[in-house]
Amino acid sequence: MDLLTYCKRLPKIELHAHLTGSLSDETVLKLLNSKLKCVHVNLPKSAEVTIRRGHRRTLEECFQIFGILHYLIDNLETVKNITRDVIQEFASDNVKYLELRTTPKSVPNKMTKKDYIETVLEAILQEMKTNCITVRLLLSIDRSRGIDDAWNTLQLAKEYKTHEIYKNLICGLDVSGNPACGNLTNYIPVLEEAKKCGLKLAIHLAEIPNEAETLAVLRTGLVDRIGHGTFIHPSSGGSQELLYYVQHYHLPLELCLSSNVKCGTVKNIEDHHLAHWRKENHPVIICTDDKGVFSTSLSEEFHLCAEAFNLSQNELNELCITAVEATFQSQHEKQKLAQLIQNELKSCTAIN
Ligand SMILES: CNc1ncnc2c1ncn2[C@@H]1O[C@H](COP(=O)(O)O)[C@@H](O)[C@H]1O
Repeated sequence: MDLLTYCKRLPKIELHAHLTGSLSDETVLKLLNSKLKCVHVNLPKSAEVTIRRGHRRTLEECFQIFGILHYLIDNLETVKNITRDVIQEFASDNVKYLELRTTPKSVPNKMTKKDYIETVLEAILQEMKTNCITVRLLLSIDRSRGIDDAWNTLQLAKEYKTHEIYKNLICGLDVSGNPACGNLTNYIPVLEEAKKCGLKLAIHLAEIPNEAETLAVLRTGLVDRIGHGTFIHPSSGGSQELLYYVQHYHLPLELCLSSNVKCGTVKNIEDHHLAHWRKENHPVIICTDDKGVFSTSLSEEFHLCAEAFNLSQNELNELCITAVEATFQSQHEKQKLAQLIQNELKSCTAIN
């Protein structure tokens, strides 16, 4: 069996996937076509949304693309369809457990943030019935939207965490958005409150160099998982002090190789900070970030990683197993998931 086929067969866990950034070209084309049917639509440079494979763009350009995609997702029917498409695509890529994240959005006269969240949750429930996948949701705080919006997102997360129908689905908060905007230290009170309410925290840290901010957030001890963490390790532009906190709190890193290389925050796959963390024997999880925007899949990310760092099949299996512990689930759920992953890995290795 060739390496890519093996990576496809692996029972995978995806812990860092932004809903809007995960839309496949097919889904974006469907959205464009339905927009074009409407009269008086002033479409943004639509062709730029469907992305040529391998294309690199800066982080700023990525955020422009999210703006265009958000413009296309302006009603509940679309929210439902894109969520269903994305889950189905992860399931066909043999992802067994998926933590999706999304920023609650409203469109005047069309949807409130609550409508948006409920529609995403409904789609998750539906897709879990028909696919062999467990899906959980993190609500995203967008650091470019300001502190009031963050409090509002926390309020919504609290509400849906204890909701009669959806209570097991929302497991935490993500903090993301353009890393050049705002200062995460202003969000610490929101994060403290979130933890008090039992919400887990996955936070984008050091996606671009920012030692003061990263240190201030790490020192709070509130973080459960780090997104990217590109400029944390001393060998990739971070510092000993940052490394100390990440190791001290044993914080798993969600690593997104294509995303970092395509955005130019990491030069080449071979230079990715994954290598430094592996040397430290520190938990890392391979993730896609925005599989649509970066034209990738979780299998392809495993493959890239295996080729660049010369990983054996055993080491790839190990990556799947490590991810279980980093999921935002109860110990009991983690045990069940670990069992499932182990069983699937056995049959995967047997075929080989
Ligand atoms: C490339 N690296 C990244 N760094 C930081 N935030 C990112 C991101 N990729 C995506 N997002 C965040 O996710 C939103 C899109 O999904 P949702 O509309 O929430 O589903 C973006 O607007 C941004 O806030």
